[in-house]
Amino acid sequence: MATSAASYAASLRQPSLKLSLSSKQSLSPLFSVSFNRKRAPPRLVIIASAAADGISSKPTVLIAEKLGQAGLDLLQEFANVDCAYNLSPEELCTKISLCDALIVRSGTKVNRDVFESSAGRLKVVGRAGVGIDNVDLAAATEFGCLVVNAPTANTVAAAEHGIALLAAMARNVAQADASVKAGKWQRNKYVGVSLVGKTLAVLGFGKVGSEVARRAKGLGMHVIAHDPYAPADRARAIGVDLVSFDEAIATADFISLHMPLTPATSKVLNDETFGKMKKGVRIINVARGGVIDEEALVRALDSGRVAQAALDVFTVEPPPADSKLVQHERVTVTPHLGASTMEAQEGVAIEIAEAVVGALKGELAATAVNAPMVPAEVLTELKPFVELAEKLGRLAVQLVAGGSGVKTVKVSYASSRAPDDLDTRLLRAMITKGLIEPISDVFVNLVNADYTAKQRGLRLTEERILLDGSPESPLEFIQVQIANVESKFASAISESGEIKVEGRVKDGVPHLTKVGSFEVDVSLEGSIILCRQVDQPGMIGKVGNILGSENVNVSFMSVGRVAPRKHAVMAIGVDEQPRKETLKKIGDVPAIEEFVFLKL
Ligand SMILES: NC(=O)c1ccc[n+]([C@@H]2O[C@H](COP(=O)([O-])OP(=O)(O)OC[C@H]3O[C@@H](n4cnc5c(N)ncnc54)[C@H](O)[C@@H]3O)[C@@H](O)[C@H]2O)c1
Ligand SMILES: O=C(O)[C@H](O)COP(=O)(O)O
Repeated sequence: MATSAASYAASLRQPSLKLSLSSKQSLSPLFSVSFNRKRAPPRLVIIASAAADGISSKPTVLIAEKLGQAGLDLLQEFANVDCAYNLSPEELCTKISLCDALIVRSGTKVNRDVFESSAGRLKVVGRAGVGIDNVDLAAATEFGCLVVNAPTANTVAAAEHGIALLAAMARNVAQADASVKAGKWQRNKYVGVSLVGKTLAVLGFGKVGSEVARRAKGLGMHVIAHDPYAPADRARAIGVDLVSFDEAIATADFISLHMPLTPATSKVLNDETFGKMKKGVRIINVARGGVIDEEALVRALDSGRVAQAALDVFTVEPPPADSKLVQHERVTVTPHLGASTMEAQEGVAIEIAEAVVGALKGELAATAVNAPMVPAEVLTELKPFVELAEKLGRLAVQLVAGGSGVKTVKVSYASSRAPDDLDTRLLRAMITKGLIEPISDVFVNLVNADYTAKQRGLRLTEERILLDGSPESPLEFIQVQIANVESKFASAISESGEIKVEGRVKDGVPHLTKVGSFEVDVSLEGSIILCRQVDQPGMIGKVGNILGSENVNVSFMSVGRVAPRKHAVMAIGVDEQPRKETLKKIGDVPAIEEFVFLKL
C-alpha cells in the first residue's frame, strides 16, 4: 500500500512540519565553496543544509536495501536514517520527496520517476556496490542529483564468487549435491573437467576481472583477457595476455564475464558470438545478466556449443521460476551473491556511508559517478575564482535587456599557466549557474550545469588568453561576453558589440575590473550600481550624498573613463538594496546618462 508523504513524514523522527519546511530549503542554492577552518581541504558545497527559517534540520537518508551495521552507525551520527526495505516503486516515489539521500543496492530501480517525485530534494543517490545500471544517471544529472557508488569494497568477494562458480561448475558440485540429497549416488554421471592447463578468457579486465585472473593463475590456468580500456602493463604484471574479443572467445575453454552492463556490452554473448566459441566452452557470469542474450545461451547449451554455465546474475532479477536457463541441468545458479560476504557488506556499507555523508556535508565525493572530480588542492586555489566566476555570470546576465535571449556566451581565462594546468570545469559550471539562476527557477550545480545549459540552448565557449609572467596564481582575470543581445546598460557593450564584464581576484576577494570598455574596480560583495555620466567634478559626491541620505551604505566606489571630461562609468558597491525612489534620484542627476542596479 502506498504511503502518503504526510504519513511518511510523521513516521520520521522529525516533526512533519519541520520536514515540509526544510524540504523547500533543500532546494536553495546548491553550489558554493566554503572552508571548514579546522580541516585543510576545502569543501565544495553541493547540498544546502541548515534551514534559513532558523530550524536546523538533519538531512534524511532513506536506506532502501539492507546495509551493514557499520555504515548505518556512521549515517545515524549525521542524519535521520529511515530503513525501508522492499518498497514498491510507488512507495519509493512517495517517500523520496522527503529525503535528501537514498542508498540502494542492485535491487532497487532508481529511475526518472524517482527523481521527478523528489521534486529537487534528493541530492545524493548512494549505490552500495559497483554497478550503477539500476540508476538512471541521465535523470540524476538532469535533476542535479549526485550519484556515488562503493566501487572497491566488494571486489574480492565478487572475484572469489567467480572462482567458486568456476570450480563448482567444473566439478558439478551443485548438481551432485542435489542428487545426493535426493537419495542418489551417481559417481559416473558427475565426472567433471580439470582447470589446470585450461585457457580462461576474462572479458572485462577491471577490478574484479584482474582479481579473478590472479586467482585463476594460481589454479594453473592459462589466462587471457579482453578489455579495450585496460592498460597492458597491468595485464603483464599479472602474467595475462590482452587479446581481441574474437581471439578471446575463440580460444577459451572457460569465459568469465566482468564488464559493466552498457549499450556496448548488452547481449555481447549472443547467437553469433556463441557460434565463434570452441565447442564445449564453459561460461561464468558474475557481472550483469544483460551482457548475455539468455535465450541464445539456452540454445547454445542445448546444441552443446556451451557445455556448462554458472550464473550469479540475470537479465531480470529474480528470474522467472520457470526460466529455461535457470532450470537447465547444466547451469549452476546463485541469487546475485557476488558481493554477499560479511566482510564485503561491512566494507561496502562504510564506503557508501562515508561517500553519502561527505556529499551531504558538501565534500566532493571521490566516488562520484556523474560529476567531475576536482582534487582538494585545486579547489583551494580556485576558491576565489569560483566565486568570481559565478558573480561575473550573474552581472553579465543582468545587463541583458529584457526580451534578448542569452544564447552565446564566451568565457576567456587569462593565465600564465600552461593550458592543461588549469581545470576550468568548476569555473564553467559556476559561470553557468550565475548566468541561469537570476533568470529562472532552476538550481544549477556542478552535476547539472552543462546539462542545464544545453537544455536552455545556451552555448558557452571557453578560450585561454596566455599571459607571460609568473604562474603563481592560476588566473589573472576572467572575461564573460554575451553576444547578440541588447543591453539595458549600453556602456556594458564592448567595441566588438558584446556585453562584456571582466573580473580579477585581489587579496582573495573577487573584483569587477571592466565593464564594456570602461576600467572600474569594485569588490564583488553586496550589490552594484553602474552609472555612465559626463566626466565632471563632484559626481562621486552627488551620488554618494543621495545614497547616504537614504541610509544606503557604500562599500566601494570607482570611476573609469575613456578620456578626461568625456564619459565615465562609475561602479558603486552598496550593502543594501536602494529603494526605487533612491535609484530614481540617481537617474535624475543631469550628468548621469544611464545607470543600472545589479544584485550579486
Ligand atoms: N555479482 C556481483 O555481486 C558483483 C559484485 C561486484 C561487481 N559486479 C559487477 O562486475 C562488473 C565489474 O566490476 P568491477 O568492479 O571490476 O568494475 P571495473 O569498472 O573495475 O571493471 C570493468 C572493466 O570492464 C571493462 N570494459 C568496459 N567495456 C568493455 C567491453 N565492451 N569489453 C570488455 N571490457 C569492457 C572496463 O574497461 C573495465 O576495465 C560490473 O558489472 C559490476 O557491476 C558484480
Ligand atoms: O555491482 C555490484 O556491486 C554487485 O552486483 C553487488 O550488487 P548488490 O549490492 O546488489 O549485492
